[in-house]
Amino acid sequence: MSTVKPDEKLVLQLLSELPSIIEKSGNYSELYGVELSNEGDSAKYYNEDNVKLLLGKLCKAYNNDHEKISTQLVKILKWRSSFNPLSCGFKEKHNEFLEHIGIITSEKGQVITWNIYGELIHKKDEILNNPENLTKFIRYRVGLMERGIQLLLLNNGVDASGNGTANKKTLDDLYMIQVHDYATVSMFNRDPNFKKTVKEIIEIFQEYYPEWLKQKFFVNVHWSLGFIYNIFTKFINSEIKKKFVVLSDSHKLGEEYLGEYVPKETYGGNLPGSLASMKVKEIKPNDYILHMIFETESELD
Ligand code: HEM
Repeated sequence: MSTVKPDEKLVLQLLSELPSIIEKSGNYSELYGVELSNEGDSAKYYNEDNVKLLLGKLCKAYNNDHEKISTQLVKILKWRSSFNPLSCGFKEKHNEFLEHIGIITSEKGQVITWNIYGELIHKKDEILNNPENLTKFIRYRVGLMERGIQLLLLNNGVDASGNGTANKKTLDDLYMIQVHDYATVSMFNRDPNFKKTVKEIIEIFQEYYPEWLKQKFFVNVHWSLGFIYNIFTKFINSEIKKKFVVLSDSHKLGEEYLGEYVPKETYGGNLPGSLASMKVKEIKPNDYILHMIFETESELD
């Protein structure tokens, strides 16, 4: 989590430059389920406080570097326009098994996305060694990220439809935690397609989701698999790497780090019940997202 404070003047400057940034992106004005433009068809969903909040996040992410922020924002919008991540999160149906290993919890307002990747080993041939399913896997993973972000925004009073209780939101609350559970992984899948897939997801998160991650835990990592950590972190910048914690014993997650947010069972926290029982069952998309995925034409339809 960056300690950089967003420069308020820069936020206002970026706000006034948004029309030209949106134009450069090919006229795409949706960012994380928030409308950036107060003109055109979707203007009724525009809420300046929410837009300023996201611009502040970008200022933190890129050290208040004006040039970098505008270039990245154009890149992010272009990517969102072609990839359609809102559809991944709220429209597409994903493989049921993947839905079962991707869990979102939200205790005391702290959103955690859990990826029980150890279980994927049991679906090796179907998911990890099948190029067609790997593309679907990326869309599933991006969908989980989008749902986590929406829950985080809603938890903090950011209703992108413009009806939100703006007083609750603060930038420091808009961070998620991610957990990868690698229980039962004793040998890494060496399929080159799968490695490419992981690399692609890592790049997507690094490029298009800056400053959403508070910490990332890798638990149940057998000592013999430490080399994989080195392989995957080669592509990752040092600021993000500082947020990573590797634990061989999953109970340490609750005992030493996240006690108030995680279950006692398996993860050593203070909460009763299992992880599955804590799962947030449904994350409702806001009206603007519904409008974007069902009423506007997307490249995927
Ligand atoms: C069954 C074996 C494994 C599977 C299926 C798997 C899956 C994945 C996937 C899909 C990602 C993309 C990022 C994300 O989803 O959040 C990822 C990232 C990563 N994995 Fe694994 N992984 C495995 C084993 C391991 C092991 C044993 C380690 C050792 C600690 C490891 C460390 C990492 C790291 C450091 C990243 C980068 C995280 C990021 O950029 O957010 N993985 N893994």
